[in-house]
Amino acid sequence: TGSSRPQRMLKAVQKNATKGDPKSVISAIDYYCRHKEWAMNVGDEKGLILDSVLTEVNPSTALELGTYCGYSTVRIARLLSPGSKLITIEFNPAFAAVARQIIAYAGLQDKVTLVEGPSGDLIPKMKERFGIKSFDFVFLDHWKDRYVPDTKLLEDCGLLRKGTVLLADNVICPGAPEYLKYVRNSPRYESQYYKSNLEYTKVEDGLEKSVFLG
Ligand SMILES: O=C(NCCO)c1cc(-c2ccc(F)cc2)cc(O)c1O
Ligand SMILES: [Mg+2]
Repeated sequence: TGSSRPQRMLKAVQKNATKGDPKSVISAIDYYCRHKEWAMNVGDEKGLILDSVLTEVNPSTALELGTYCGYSTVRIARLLSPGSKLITIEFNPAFAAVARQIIAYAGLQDKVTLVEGPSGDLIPKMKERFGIKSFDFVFLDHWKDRYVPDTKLLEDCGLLRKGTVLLADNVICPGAPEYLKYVRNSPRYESQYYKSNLEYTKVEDGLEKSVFLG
């Protein structure tokens, strides 16, 4: 049978990017997805917002929910200070297999731990498996109906601390209405909406930044 969209994206990276150069990997994916074949990466427009929030937080430990092909994983890991770590969780093995190769092509494998499996099962194991005390930054970009249960799980597992920043993709498209209600109505979060567009399109989408108040 033929190749998959993630496999074609990986080929585009291997053909057009420079090994060990994260910026060229990001550009190669954005070019491919804008001009050849759309894919659900956070993209270049929302990616600039992700970069700015990340630079502001400068996390020592970061968590990504929803790796897909590793585009945002590379965007985040390239900006981490030496010694800082990113853990990224992906449920889909085919996505994870491509992501590992794209992260390695960017030369960022030493900063990233990709864990395959359901986030709901893996989050409670973070402390014991990876010696995580708490996360400084969490990027939510997985199944939109998992944003609320997994946020509650992170709270209950003591993985958030006063000041932890949550940044959620797709709060408008495909949408995460329950999540917006949850963080905007909770006294335990201070939230802010960053209006943007769905990756590689003119459709509205945005990122919601929520600071955990403890
Ligand atoms: O489902 C998503 N992510 C989790 C998958 O592992 C996702 C979907 C879309 C999207 C898809 C189809 C459409 F028509 C519009 C948006 C966009 C995204 O940024 C996403 O993260
Ligand atoms: Mg997304």
